Amino acid sequence: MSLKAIKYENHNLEILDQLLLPAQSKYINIKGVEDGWKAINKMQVRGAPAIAIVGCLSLAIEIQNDKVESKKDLRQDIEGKLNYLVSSRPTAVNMKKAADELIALANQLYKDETVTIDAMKAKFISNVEAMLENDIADNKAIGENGAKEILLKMPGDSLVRILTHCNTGSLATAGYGTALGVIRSLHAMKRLEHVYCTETRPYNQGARLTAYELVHDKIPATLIVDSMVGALMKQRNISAVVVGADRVATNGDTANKIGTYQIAVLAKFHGVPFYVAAPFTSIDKKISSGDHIVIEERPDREVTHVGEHRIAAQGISCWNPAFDITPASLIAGIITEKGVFLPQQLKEQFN
Ligand SMILES: CSC[C@H]1O[C@H](OP(=O)(O)O)[C@H](O)[C@@H]1O
Repeated sequence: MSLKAIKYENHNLEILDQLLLPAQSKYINIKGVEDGWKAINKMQVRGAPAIAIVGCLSLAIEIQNDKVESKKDLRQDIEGKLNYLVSSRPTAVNMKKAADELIALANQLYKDETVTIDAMKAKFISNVEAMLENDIADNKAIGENGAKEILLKMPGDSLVRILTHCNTGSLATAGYGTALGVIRSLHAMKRLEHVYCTETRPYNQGARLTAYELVHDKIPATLIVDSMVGALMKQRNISAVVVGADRVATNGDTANKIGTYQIAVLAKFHGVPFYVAAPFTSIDKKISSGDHIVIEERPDREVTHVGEHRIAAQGISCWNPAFDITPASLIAGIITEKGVFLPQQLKEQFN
């Protein structure tokens, strides 16, 4: 059975509480927008696509049970609550893009006099529910496109060794994953020799989530500490690095989990191709470079503690940016559901 970060059936939404993994696998009920906002902000659910899907589904549930009388009130409710959900975490673009598209849909349905309030509700909810299957389809295509791209550069039927960072699998999406989707596809093609995943301090997405997914799928993998990336590239003949993205600018600059930038610099030094795997829902056509991406800063406690255990001296100050920006110049290709693009080719996809 594949891992599911999100369970949605008959207008009932549950998420796997990722703060408890891998020790405890517990689903919690999301009853509406406030629950959704809190679960995203606390990182009980995380990952750019998963954030957007859970946020929008949390609103769909409310609308399903809404007693609102007029289309005007419904439209207003939709816009206000989507904008509130966008405030849960600032860096990933997916929630913002989904909100903009759904607000445009609500405006269009509101203005169409042939659409009743019940029809408006039903249309809105079905568009949100479609996000689940659309994301899985995107990820399967990303996996296929990315695996083929990496194998293009490999002689004969040789096997590949991949390094990945953070968690970009079924626990960051509706299923299969982006960078981890590429790894799953390479494994399915029997061309994957080994995966190395970084622990990804301080939230430990790699140690707690990616390792969990790789063990679950019986994919040969080794967990490394973030500071081992340079030594790994020097000693282990890494074929490629594949990471996810939270927001890609049209010039290819990419915001991703903190630590991605230094991995890209090391990859350039060691001649290892560095790929970003992301659906078009993670590409922000409104920004021209990474300079315009807001980087979320998270609480000190995520650095000073592991769970309830304090590991840093009381009184030390911390800096805890959750993301960094990898410049397009360090990226060999951006792997999407529509194909693999050089960073400089991305902009023309939006003309
Ligand atoms: C498939 S998006 C995964 C992306 O999201 C992660 O960030 P967070 O765990 O803080 O939501 C990380 O940047 C991953 O690359």
